[in-house]
Amino acid sequence: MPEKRRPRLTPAVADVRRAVREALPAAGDRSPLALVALSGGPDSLALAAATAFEASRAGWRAGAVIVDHGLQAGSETVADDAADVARELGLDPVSVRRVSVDVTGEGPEASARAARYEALTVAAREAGAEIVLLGHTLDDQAETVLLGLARGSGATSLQGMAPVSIGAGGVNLVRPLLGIRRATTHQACVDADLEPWTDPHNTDPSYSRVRVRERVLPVLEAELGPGIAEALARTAEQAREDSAAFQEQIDEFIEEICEPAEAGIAISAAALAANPAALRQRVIRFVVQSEFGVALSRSQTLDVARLVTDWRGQGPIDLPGLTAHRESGSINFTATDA
Ligand SMILES: Nc1ncnc2c1ncn2[C@@H]1O[C@H](COP(=O)(O)OP(=O)(O)OP(=O)(O)O)[C@@H](O)[C@H]1O
Repeated sequence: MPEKRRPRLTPAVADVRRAVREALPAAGDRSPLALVALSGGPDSLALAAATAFEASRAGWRAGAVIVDHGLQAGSETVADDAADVARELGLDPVSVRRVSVDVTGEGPEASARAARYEALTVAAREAGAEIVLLGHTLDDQAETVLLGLARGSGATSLQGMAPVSIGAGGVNLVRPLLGIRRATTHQACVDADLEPWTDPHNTDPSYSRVRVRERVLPVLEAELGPGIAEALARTAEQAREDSAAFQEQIDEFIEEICEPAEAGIAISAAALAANPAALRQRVIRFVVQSEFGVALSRSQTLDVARLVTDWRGQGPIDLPGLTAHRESGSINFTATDA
């Protein structure tokens, strides 16, 4: 039986523990299972230590899952070492998932991420875990917002990462550390005598995220004053709140203006025309996403919106897996294989 570690209660350790405590919903008398997604790096290691401490107090059982992407020399040892530390922290069950990453057109980073989330949600389902805890910090959030801004990808990417999202199979992906600076997780590891693994990718300037972290954010801080990372993270939170309120209105509006049509759905063109462009576009995107599982690009959305705002008798618009066409006062979306 491995000996359990007992860290000193320093301010950094207390901050990380508080964040975990606030993120764990009341368990009642069910004793549900939470799994920490552990890379062995400082953020998820601090998270693992805090979760090991807080889970039982909140009535949760806590385990860990480590994904070995097999992409770097020695990744097997890194994963096994992280699993050993997780067991020493008292986490149980602890499993290592070895995955093979098929690099797709989106590049190695995105392919590794997709394989990782797949492995994490499968591990959670197999273990009967309700939630997977991820170690993204406030700094990760600030970088995500800046990267989204630079891509020009609009309000959705300004929201950054959600504190809670639903992964495949209904597993809750929870990010308790979005309000915690990376310096705090690093300090919490030092205070707890934990030696995190240093991912060489985290300093490789060929990654745009690393350049934002090491070159862009420091310049912004120097020129605009400290607190930039916090401001960016606050922007994300604000955008998320605004979007949730807007979405409630959209849901009600969609109930009123949509009706089932053959092999698809129809939206009243007059109702869309009577509303502002932003609402119109969001309804179109949302209906197509929820009905057909297709995420329309901005230009595809604008093409469809022109069936409302610039109607000149044009023909159907081909979209991935569906078509949009105007027919007797409605915009009809029809599955192409129907
Ligand atoms: N190989 C992995 N196995 C399990 N979970 C992982 C793995 N890699 C990343 N994660 C999870 O995703 C989170 C974000 O990972 P990412 O690599 O983007 O950030 P990071 O800031 O380097 O985190 P860390 O310091 O924990 O490595 C991690 O904190 C962890 O919870």
